[in-house]
Amino acid sequence: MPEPTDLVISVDSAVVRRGRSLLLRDLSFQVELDERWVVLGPNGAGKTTLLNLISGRMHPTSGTVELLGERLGRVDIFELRPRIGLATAQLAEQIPGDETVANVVITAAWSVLGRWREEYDPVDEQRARALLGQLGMAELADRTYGTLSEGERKRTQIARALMTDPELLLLDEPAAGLDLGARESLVARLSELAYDPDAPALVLVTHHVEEIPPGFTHALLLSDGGVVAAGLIDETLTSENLTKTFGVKLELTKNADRYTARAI
Ligand SMILES: Nc1ncnc2c1ncn2[C@@H]1O[C@H](COP(=O)(O)OP(=O)(O)OP(=O)(O)O)[C@@H](O)[C@H]1O
Repeated sequence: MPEPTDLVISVDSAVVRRGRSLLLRDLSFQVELDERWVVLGPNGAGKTTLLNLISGRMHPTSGTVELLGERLGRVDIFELRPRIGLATAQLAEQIPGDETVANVVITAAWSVLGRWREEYDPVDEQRARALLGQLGMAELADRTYGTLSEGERKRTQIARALMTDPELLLLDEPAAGLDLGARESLVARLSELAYDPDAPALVLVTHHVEEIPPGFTHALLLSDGGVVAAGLIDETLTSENLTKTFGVKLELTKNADRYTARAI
């Protein structure tokens, strides 16, 4: 068993029920500080529900969720949220198009969108620009968000999610909707993050094994609200487990730390 201090996420026997639907059934999932997890599963498997739980945006119907050592239900969620970086399409929709890229990142420090009347420290400005630089966005920091390409927007969202120096970073389908070049560029940036020992624990939800950045250490395969397999990526991400997860006979190939899958 890991030391309790190493556990960033500890979900124990979580059930999420909405009316007659069971969104998650008896799900247990633990993430340690230095781990990088990919979550895969078909549409409706419960991936978004799990992200809602582990970002503190939803409570389980039964079971427990501990985030960064704090038990959901016993902690002030507004104190916990800045410690968890989150990038989802739903949050991205709320970003004002006329806001500058630098401000989109800086405003994360206040967990607000739009700059309004807050005063920012020059240190915040420097940090936002440094994060944008790490994501290859330095030149675009003064452009308005609305003028960015989809790939550039995704990188801005990730810089924003990193602004509060979170201990945990959750990414929901960061490569969705990107063209091949933009996807590859994003995967490369996420791979750098995965290998960075100072980066937060990472949980990345995706539909495609091709989008798994090298450096990811663990995989969680979900189907119908339950865990099909979970653990070290090399042991978990197999043709057999993918076949069980997606209900289609699949063959997984790994080449130069990247994955592809096809039906057979
Ligand atoms: N409020 C709700 N009431 C009833 N059912 C719900 C509710 N919210 C979600 N569901 C159902 O729960 C299941 C899991 O949804 P969830 O969004 O977590 O899946 P997902 O794995 O993220 O899917 P996708 O890959 O399509 O985004 C789906 O079948 C969904 O229709």
